[in-house]
Amino acid sequence: MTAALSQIHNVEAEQALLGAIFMDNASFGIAHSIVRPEHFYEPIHSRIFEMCGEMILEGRAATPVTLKTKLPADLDIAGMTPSQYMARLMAEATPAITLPDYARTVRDAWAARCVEEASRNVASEVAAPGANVKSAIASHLADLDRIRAEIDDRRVARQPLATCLSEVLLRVDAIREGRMEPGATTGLSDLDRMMGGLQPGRLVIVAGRPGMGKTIVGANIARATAAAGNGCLLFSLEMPSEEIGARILSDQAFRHGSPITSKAIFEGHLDARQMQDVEKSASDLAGLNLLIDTSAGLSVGEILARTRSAADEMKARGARLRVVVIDYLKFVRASDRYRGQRVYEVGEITAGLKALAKDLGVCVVLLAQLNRAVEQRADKRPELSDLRESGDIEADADVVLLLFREAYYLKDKADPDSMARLLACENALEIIIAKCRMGAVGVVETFCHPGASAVRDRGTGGYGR
Ligand SMILES: Nc1ncnc2c1ncn2[C@@H]1O[C@H](COP(=O)(O)OP(=O)(O)OP(=O)(O)O)[C@@H](O)[C@H]1O
Repeated sequence: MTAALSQIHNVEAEQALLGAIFMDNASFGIAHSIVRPEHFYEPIHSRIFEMCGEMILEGRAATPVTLKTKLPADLDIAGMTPSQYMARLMAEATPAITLPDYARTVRDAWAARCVEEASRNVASEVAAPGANVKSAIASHLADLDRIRAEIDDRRVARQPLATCLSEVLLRVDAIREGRMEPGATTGLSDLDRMMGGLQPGRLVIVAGRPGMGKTIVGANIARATAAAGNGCLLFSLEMPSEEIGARILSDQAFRHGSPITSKAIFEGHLDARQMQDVEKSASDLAGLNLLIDTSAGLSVGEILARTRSAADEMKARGARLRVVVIDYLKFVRASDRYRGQRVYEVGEITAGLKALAKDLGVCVVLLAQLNRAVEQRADKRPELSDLRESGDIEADADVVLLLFREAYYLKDKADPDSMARLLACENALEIIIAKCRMGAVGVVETFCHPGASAVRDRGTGGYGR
């Protein structure tokens, strides 16, 4: 991105930043974590910053004296030789304590120039005859998002072990004193205990065969975590809002012995008592910080932009976005980079969502479909290797949950043994924790009523009721 015509710049901040680096070469690392050579408006400043980096990396001092031989002696910089110009920068330098501010000023001016250029480009693109306005907007949003990502301060990745450990202890204190939650709840206490809840920065995959209950589990997590006070954003990329809304309502209204199906709600087949229950559930849900986005075919960049805006919207209301549920992987649009090469496309999507989780400090719950391999085995319980399309899903995920309902394979069988078995297990849903970076692998047995879209701890339901 270049911005040759732009007048947005702050040459004084560029000079002050370089002067501060000359004064104290040790501060270069801080400057470098914020600003890059191409962020400078003046080409000579960009070159001086680059040379400082090269010298310091070689373990040599970067000063006007050591750098002057690297620039043509007859170069004219505002009427001065390179040597005179750099000496002036150093003489007028201010304390290193203000260096991060100068660095951010330089970088933000660069970002403003980029925004200006991108906006100019999109304006002329949409004005052209036959323009594809929708695609121009999408690519403009992606451009803006890339610029925004650049101006997020890159975290210092290298630190002494002692600093790292003191951060761990601060976290322990905060959790013990109730100032920090260890992870947002999934609504299922056994699952929370085993995987430590929905931790910020994590990518959690919920995978299963078609119709196994991925949407049921995803919508349950969204409702339950929001009910516990966590901000949640649910991307329903496949299902329209009336349908996902009906599922969340039937889940909220669920009572053992008198479930109301999401189908009955969707089709309006409710008696007076059910209508009362549904209205009460709707009013209970109304105050939750749960946003539902039903746009189709979103890219990772668009999901990122919408998640940021949802986080800002919640922040303005005094809430914090903690969980993002995406239903489901197949409907996330990949870039054109690997067009048609699904393995790479999936890798790009899962890596992008993992980065989103880390950057925004949220837990991303991504629903995904399992391939048919599981159907060929005698034991139909899924395994990690059944994850469709790519090993990258497994590699990028912090947690992989695989869904298994035995009833799924029994419902079409007519022999007495299968029918008896179906009766015994019709509400059993196994959540197999197949991978868990910071917790235990194993199986969590839950109660599931697919018609009412409800999942509960097994202890609060019991099978077959
Ligand atoms: N009224 C109902 N009574 C009984 N079962 C129902 C009812 N409504 C839905 N179901 C069952 O619930 C399951 C739907 O679950 P869900 O939509 O969560 O599956 P999924 O894994 O997300 O599927 P897909 O991959 O096809 O989107 C299906 O097996 C369906 O048969």
